[in-house]
Amino acid sequence: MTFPITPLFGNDYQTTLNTKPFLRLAGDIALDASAFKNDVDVLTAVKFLLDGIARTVSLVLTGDKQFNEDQLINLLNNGVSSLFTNKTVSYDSIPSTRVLEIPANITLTKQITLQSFTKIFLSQVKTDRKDGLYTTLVVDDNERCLGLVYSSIESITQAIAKQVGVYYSRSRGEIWEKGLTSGNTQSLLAVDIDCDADALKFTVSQVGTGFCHNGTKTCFGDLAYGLTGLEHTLSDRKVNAVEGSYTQRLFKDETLLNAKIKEEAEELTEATTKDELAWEAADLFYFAMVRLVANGVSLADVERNLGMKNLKITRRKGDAKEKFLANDTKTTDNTEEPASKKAKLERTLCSNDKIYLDVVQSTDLEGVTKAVTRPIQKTSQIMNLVNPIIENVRNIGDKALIEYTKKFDGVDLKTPVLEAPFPEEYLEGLTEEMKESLDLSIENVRKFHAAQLQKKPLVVTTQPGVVCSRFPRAIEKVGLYIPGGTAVLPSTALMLGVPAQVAGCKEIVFASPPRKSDGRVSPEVVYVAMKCGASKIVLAGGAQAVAAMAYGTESVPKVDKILGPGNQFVTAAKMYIQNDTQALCSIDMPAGPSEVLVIADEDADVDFVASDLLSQAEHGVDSQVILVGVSLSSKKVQQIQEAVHEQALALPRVDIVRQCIAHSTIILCDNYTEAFDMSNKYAPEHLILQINEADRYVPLVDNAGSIFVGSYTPESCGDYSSGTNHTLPTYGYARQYSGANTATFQKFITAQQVTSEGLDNIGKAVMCIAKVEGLDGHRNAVKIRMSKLGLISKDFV
Ligand SMILES: NC(=O)c1ccc[n+]([C@@H]2O[C@H](COP(=O)([O-])OP(=O)(O)OC[C@H]3O[C@@H](n4cnc5c(N)ncnc54)[C@H](O)[C@@H]3O)[C@@H](O)[C@H]2O)c1
Ligand SMILES: N[C@H](CO)Cc1c[nH]c[nH+]1
Ligand SMILES: [Zn+2]
Repeated sequence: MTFPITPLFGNDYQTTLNTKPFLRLAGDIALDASAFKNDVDVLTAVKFLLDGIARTVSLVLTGDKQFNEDQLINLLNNGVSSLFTNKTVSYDSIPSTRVLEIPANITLTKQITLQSFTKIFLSQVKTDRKDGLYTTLVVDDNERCLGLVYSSIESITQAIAKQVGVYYSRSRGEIWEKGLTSGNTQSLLAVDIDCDADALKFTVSQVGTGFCHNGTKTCFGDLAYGLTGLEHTLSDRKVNAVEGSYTQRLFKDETLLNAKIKEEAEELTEATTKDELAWEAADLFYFAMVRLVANGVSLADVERNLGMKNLKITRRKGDAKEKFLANDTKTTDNTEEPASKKAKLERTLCSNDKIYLDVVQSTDLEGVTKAVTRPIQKTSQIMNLVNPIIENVRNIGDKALIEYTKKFDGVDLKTPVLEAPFPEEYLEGLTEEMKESLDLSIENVRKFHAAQLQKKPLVVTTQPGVVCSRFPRAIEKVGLYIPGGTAVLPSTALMLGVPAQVAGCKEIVFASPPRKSDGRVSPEVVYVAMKCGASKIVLAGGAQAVAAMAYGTESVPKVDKILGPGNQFVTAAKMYIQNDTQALCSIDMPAGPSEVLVIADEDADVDFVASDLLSQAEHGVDSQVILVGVSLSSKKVQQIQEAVHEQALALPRVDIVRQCIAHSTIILCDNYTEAFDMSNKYAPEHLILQINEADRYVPLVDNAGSIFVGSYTPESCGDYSSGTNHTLPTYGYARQYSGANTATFQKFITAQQVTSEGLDNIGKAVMCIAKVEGLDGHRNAVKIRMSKLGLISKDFV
């Protein structure tokens, strides 16, 4: 606050404001204590002025009437920023920083006029610009930067006089009143001078579409970000909310809104990791903001209130109310599972709006490029999270594994490994029907993967006397990751365990995050582990499970290859360890969030198409589903959209689906060739063909993890029971990777046998190439033999 330009108000402050409204511009106002009857009247004035008129109110204690220290403390606790005195005073309990002495050269006066105020104000500023203008930053009432302009003495004088945004246009060389032609006017709330008095800040309330001449809210684009962005969106939704949308429901249903605020507050108290805390706080802010907007309270009001609280010099003890303390004891009780936090993590912030896919024409290249871009993973950020986890597991083994399982999965384990033979009690709850279903799936997967085994070595005679062969050997020890975050996936256990067994791996280790309720993995996963001959189940998930299997710990054996899909932490850890030569461990492929591309024509059944899109959309918020339509009528597209919406609403994981569909698209093509070109470029994990004579089109597929041919082949069959493997490359890696298969669990060794005849056939070629490479040792190994055999002379060069 700059004291000399602080207008002094008496108890006639309301009249003064009405007759001299310019005083609001000061932002800082001083009250003359001697003009008030008592401290209660001062308090009334402070509250009035702080309600949108002044940013700070100070109290001048120069007259006869003084207040005692307790009264002053009360005033300082309730919005008075400073006490001004004309002599040095000190108080026992008031910090000296809040008591300021009025400089001797300052004469306080109530007779301030617009002209004198502006004059005093302008006498403060200076400029070193050649054109004599003042650089002026324009901000809104949340202090969000709207843009940069220039002011002249005259424009500032006019702005203060009219209380609107008036600036100086350098391009037109004239004074410019913001919004006179566009209608995007500004009311001026405050003018500040910066620390070295050569730049101004205009705080304004912006009317209309925004500040920038390009139609955006600011000269740096729209205010779509953060709390201010949210406030703008919600204020807009309050007026224009889509009928039946979630936001509209919240505005209308106060009971629902209040319940959500309490729910989010509780979840924030349960969050532990940085990501969870940010997520839950964002949820809470969202619902709190809906309540504010619904009641006409702005962020600026909240910030003013925060400012007031910051001025308090005596604080309340801050104890919590009894009922909340009692609640807290209940929710931290480990026996009670907090509201499914993982599922919550994936819940959309705001809507119950229509679930529908964007539609683009294949000719809209920009639209198509956007449509086929997978939701981005911030690799560097994830690596930053994952690296210390890997290092800790590597350095302190089981102890770190146990700690991370407690931290991320909420389970306190004594030992991180369950050893075979697995106790029967771990199968508790497994129904006969489930066993039969798993048995059927295991048998089909076994049949298909056993058929892939190479029965005899591959033997080829490349030249007479030169026999080359190749034969497989199982990778000795494999670590199979079974995801268990948002869904328990026994199907993944069998998709990995069965081929490992078929290939003949000597040690099969499973890893899966334990469930919170009893610290075990599901009986279905234990059953599959038994059927596949797994030796151990590591009760851990995420990067820590991958690190334990890659480097080994006291109880987890080090494996040679880690396979299996997982979330971004699992995938990042797999990428890390495969690049660490000290781990000496390979991985199968980057198998990330599930995705599907469906090609459908006008004859496709809309319900089938919608169900296939949704079956992958429900996997995770980072999944992606694409429909490529071949000559689809707009009626058909509409029917598909309706079916997606209807079916999605009936799914328990609708919140996940909603977020996945938000980055999923329908691409409309004119013919089949174009559709298959599109699909080959995308290289989907799953490709579903719901077109006439679908099997005839399979030869057109160059890139895909797995293909589902014809309208009665839902992808779910391949996910569980038909026999093909569901661990497949995502993110477009189908261009260069195959899905898991028997060979994924093997490596291939080649052998050769060369006779004297063979040496005669290829020896000279070997020597010739070795010579050009400058590798005489290589050349010599052939030369010695050939000359002993008399195939070349001793002095052969
Ligand atoms: N491509 C395929 O073949 C295929 C097959 C099946 C599943 N999937 C995909 O696998 C994924 C499974 O993911 P999921 O999350 O359900 O299970 P998950 O088992 O992969 O991950 C859960 C683990 O992540 C770790 N974790 C969670 N939050 C963390 C944090 N903030 N910091 C560090 N670690 C953290 C925890 O250790 C937890 O145990 C899905 O994206 C699904 O689509 C892909
Ligand atoms: N579709 C997943 C592979 O992307 C596998 C899966 C497991 N359970 C259900 N689906
Ligand atoms: Zn699936």
